[in-house]
Amino acid sequence: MAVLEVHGLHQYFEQGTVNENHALKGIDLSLERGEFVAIIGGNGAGKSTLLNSIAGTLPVNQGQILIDGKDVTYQNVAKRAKLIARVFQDPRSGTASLLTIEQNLALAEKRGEWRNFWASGVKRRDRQHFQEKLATLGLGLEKRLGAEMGLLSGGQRQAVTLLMATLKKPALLLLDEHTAALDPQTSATVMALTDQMVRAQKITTLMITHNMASALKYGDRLIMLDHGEIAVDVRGEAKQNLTVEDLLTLFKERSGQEFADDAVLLS
Ligand SMILES: Nc1ncnc2c1ncn2[C@@H]1O[C@H](COP(=O)(O)OP(=O)(O)OP(=O)(O)O)[C@@H](O)[C@H]1O
Repeated sequence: MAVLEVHGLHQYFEQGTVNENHALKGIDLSLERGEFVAIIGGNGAGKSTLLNSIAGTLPVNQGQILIDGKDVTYQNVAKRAKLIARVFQDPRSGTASLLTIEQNLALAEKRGEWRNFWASGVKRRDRQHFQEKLATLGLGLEKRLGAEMGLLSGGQRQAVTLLMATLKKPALLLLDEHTAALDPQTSATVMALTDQMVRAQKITTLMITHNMASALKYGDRLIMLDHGEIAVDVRGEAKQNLTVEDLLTLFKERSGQEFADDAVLLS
């Protein structure tokens, strides 16, 4: 059974006005269990709109979204949080700055059932588990459990955010340009960590990226969005052997135009 199914998804902004924008034009998308999919596309292609629709932060105009076979189209964000974990571009948005690393991890472990956190606090057993998990990041953070999150660098924070997102395995992981705010070297480190975590736990993942190199290097499937439609969808061996030139040729064949977003091409 597919983990994520999107059927005929349309999204309009300012519908019925002169500024009407048909941002998603009947997207059909299905993700198998454990599939790691990179989504790329130029400015305004509809990447964020698609992710926001799946996460539930944007009400659906038309279409249907199913997660693990369950219709979540009209379910609110909080309800979906039991199934979906999301990592944003801004390293500050995934963690609580004034809490320590271990407190943040303890909160993540209770995703979807946070109510008893302050009553139970962080237990010794949890502490050891967190240390083991943090050690897998290779950043030495296992020795800094009591450090305030706000004191960490952007890359360290994003690595902890990823750990938090995957501590309790989500049905679906949404990565929203999660390395875009980091310097190139840190971004590469966090991307490699992402790949390691997603593969180790076989987490079904949808990753938006502006970086063509990352989209080619990571994931088992690559989807290119164009003006609210899926222009390219490659997987398996075809994806593994894909080059930038191949991708641009495919894009031109399918969309009838050259891909002209320099920010994507040069990244
Ligand atoms: N809240 C909104 N109100 C009006 N129009 C919007 C809104 N959000 C997005 N849009 C429009 O919808 C279209 C798709 O935008 P979206 O942000 O999904 O694209 P994107 O592929 O994520 O682009 P980028 O890479 O620039 O973030 C664009 O034309 C955008 O201007």
